[in-house]
Amino acid sequence: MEGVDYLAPERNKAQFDVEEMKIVWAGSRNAFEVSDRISRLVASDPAFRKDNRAVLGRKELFKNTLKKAAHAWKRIIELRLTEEEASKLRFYVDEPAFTDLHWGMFVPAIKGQGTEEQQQKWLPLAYKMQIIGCYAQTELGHGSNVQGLETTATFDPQTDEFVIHSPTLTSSKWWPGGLGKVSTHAVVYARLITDGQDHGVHGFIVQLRSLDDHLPLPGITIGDIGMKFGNGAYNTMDNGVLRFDNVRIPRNQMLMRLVLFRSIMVLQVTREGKCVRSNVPRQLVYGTMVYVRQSIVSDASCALSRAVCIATRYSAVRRQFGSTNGGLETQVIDYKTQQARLFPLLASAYAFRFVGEWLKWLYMDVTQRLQANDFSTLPEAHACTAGLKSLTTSATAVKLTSLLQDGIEECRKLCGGHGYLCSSGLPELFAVYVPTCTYEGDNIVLLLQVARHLVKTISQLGSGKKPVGTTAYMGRVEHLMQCRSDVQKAEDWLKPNVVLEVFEARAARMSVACAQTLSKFTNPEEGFLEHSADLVEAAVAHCQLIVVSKFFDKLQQDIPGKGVKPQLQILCGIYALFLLHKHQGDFLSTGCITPKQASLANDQLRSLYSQVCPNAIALVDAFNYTDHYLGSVLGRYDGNVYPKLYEEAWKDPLNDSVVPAGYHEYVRPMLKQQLRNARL
Ligand SMILES: Cc1cc2nc3c(=O)[nH]c(=O)nc-3n(C[C@H](O)[C@H](O)[C@H](O)COP(=O)(O)OP(=O)(O)OC[C@H]3O[C@@H](n4cnc5c(N)ncnc54)[C@H](O)[C@@H]3O)c2cc1C
Repeated sequence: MEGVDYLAPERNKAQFDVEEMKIVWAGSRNAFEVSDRISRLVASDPAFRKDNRAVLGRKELFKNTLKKAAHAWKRIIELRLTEEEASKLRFYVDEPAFTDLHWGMFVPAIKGQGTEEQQQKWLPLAYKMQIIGCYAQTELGHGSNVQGLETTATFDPQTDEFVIHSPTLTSSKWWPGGLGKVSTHAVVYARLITDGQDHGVHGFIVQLRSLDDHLPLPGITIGDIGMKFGNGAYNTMDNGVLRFDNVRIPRNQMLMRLVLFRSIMVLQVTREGKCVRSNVPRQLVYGTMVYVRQSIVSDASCALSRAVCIATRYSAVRRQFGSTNGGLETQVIDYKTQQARLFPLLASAYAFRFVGEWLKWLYMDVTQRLQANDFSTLPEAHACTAGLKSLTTSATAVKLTSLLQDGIEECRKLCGGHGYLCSSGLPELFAVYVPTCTYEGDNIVLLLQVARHLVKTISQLGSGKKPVGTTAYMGRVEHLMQCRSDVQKAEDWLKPNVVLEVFEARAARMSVACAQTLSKFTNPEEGFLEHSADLVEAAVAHCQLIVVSKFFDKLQQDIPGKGVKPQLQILCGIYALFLLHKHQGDFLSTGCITPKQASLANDQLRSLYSQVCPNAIALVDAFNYTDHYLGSVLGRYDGNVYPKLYEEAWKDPLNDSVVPAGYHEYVRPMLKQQLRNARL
């Protein structure tokens, strides 16, 4: 029945003010209002329909994406949306598209790495979308190892130009989003060669296609790399392949303010072809990285909260077993096993939201320090964002190691068989989200960078160098190496200082153990390679500590609204104690806690699950997602799942005819034992 709220009884159980929680989730009242207004705008516009994506063929799907992107741009101009509103609109359109790379990578690359003149020339064109750009770094042969890129940019002093060339098949650019069919320009990363000397990888603005007829410019071979994982999903994006055959660009199209962030040199090329060191400190490059990665962490909380919202609502609708005397069966949300799988994910969504919020602050802090020529916190900020990107995307998408959750997939399983239907929204969400673990730095490669930073921090402790930021706890390493938790009853695990100390002790002990092992090697690099699996575990422990401590920090703030803070305290407890329970091997083997204390933590965790259960629906309502954005029959706000699932099935193109195409050629001859005569 339309208009009936089947989840109303669940909503009525809430012990807190949902409207106030919506504001906490959004970050501020203003952020909530913008987000709410724009999400409704998108949901009410039929041009942004997305429920048919999974059944569209690639060409149709892609054309549809182009249409939506054009419509979105039209609305942004007509409504004179601010940058914040425009970016929200693209977010709620919820379809990977070339515009993501244009706004998310091309524009920031020019802003961050271009000189004043380059910015003045290119940014106005990009802001008006008179040119469309992408970010062409990865090649067929190299991704993670940026220093291994093969594309060359050779300076020709005669003509004052760079010659961009792809010398081998493996040097073909491969993967850049928006490149395959749409972008007119790219920031291309290539080895800078002057006077026969290789100066490492640098960025260049290269025009790829004619602005008149969209044909590739001479010397450029360009196309799409083909279908990717899942139906619909990331196939709306034209990830591309690109080869250069001696393509010439003016010297002033080398991005000369900063080099690529993972490169080490900062150079400018003069008219005479001389390479000079730029006066811009090379640490500045970390600033861009902090920016991009903090937005990925925010996206992780969005993707996870979306899956959790679907699984929670459906778990309250779904009933299995337990009926007595013909009464109602048990809601699956009431099963303790369902709670032990679902509620840690709910808590993780909130935890990632708050750590993402903190990362926004960190980016501002880094930017301000850079302006004051203070680079002291940059390496730590860089390691911290790399680790959090890895931790949050893995927990949301896939099991990185046996250590991390795989949130969206777990939510699919929490929805039983129906979760596997495209109409649940979960398969596509998973397929779209899963590459986040690879792009912007492979998650394992990033965790190894974090581990390197941790080992370095420990090795510098003796020299009196004070660890800063999220590694500050290492300054108390002597205490952390020998402290013992004094938990005696389950409720002791609710005390923030008790929880924080065991997380700090675990992280410190694992890092110190790694550092001690490495110090036994005459060649530390050899030791690093040999023990990289343990190093990754130490990095995970450190990153989990950051998330837990930022959740506690959030609770220190003034949070208005009836019952809001107590709910967040419950969620914070679930997040921390779930990790403690899951990784109890670490906590026990490092001697941070006793088996009895581990068991008490588990008792407390079970009690917290019971406390959060009546509030679960309201806690996912606080995400304030429209049904359009959720794109899930199982996660509908009104809980009217079964009639809608039934309706959806009939919309499948296979049900357009009662007798399927192919029946007469293939099925009937089989049934009639006439296959031998059939024309197959
Ligand atoms: C959907 C999608 C969109 C993308 N968009 C863009 C884009 O717009 N622009 C662009 O330039 N690129 C893009 N990429 C490419 C992406 O950035 C790279 O795929 C990524 O950096 C990983 O590099 P790789 O593919 O070389 O993986 P590899 O490095 O080859 O990884 C293969 C395996 O080796 C492991 N490994 C690698 N090095 C180490 C090491 N040192 N120690 C231990 N293990 C290691 C990895 O963990 C992984 O398991 C995109 C990729 C995807 C999937």
